[in-house]
Amino acid sequence: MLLDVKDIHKTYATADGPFEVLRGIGLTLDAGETLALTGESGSGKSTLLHLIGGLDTPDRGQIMLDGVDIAALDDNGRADLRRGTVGVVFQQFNLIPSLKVSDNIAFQARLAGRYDPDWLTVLADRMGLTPQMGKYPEQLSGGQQQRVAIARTLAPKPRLVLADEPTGNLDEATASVVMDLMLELVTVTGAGLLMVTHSDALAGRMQRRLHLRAGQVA
Ligand SMILES: Nc1ncnc2c1ncn2[C@@H]1O[C@H](COP(=O)(O)OP(=O)(O)OP(=O)(O)O)[C@@H](O)[C@H]1O
Repeated sequence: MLLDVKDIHKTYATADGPFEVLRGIGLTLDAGETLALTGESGSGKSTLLHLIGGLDTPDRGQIMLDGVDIAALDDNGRADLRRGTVGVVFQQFNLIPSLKVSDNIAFQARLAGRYDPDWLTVLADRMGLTPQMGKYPEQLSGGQQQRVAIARTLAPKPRLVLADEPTGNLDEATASVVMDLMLELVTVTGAGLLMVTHSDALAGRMQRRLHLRAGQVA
């Protein structure tokens, strides 16, 4: 099993006192599997994704990735995880304006020591970005920038791809194309995909669906 999440609890300190966002969440994901994470705004989806991506730590519970408990890793261990094993796609593209598209796509793979020019060529081709490789991010449309961001995430061939509304600000047709590519590339690399979405149509394209309600699996 690629990912095994057990009994995750997370409480935030707020002005009104402690607020328990996640109240005993569990989920599993195999390599090559796709899982949609749905739920109302505020139900804790992004919080859960952050914890699984090692961007924050749970108060209680276990997050096993390839048999390693990431909740027990120190900061360095979590940084290693973020560099190579787990790829995260956010709504904001966070492309580097001074780098060409090709170097943006290669950026994380180089950092992770997993730069593979042949794979980058395949990615660019499948994402329809080959003609854009020599351009800068500001010269691209929103949908093209989104595809660059996804290609960048997939470039190091992460074992697990976490995506938070990756197509949230794209029109339906572009979102569908981007989704096709992402699902195809995840299949090609054998990665697991966990994706937060508000869209029933997109959730329906994933193999399984997990619905959160007020910090618990509904
Ligand atoms: N750092 C924080 N400090 C305090 N409260 C927080 C913090 N981050 C999130 N929250 C609260 O935790 C709850 C869950 O937030 P989260 O972003 O995980 O929800 P979500 O399901 O992803 O929502 P959305 O669909 O709107 O993105 C919300 O009520 C939010 O206000």
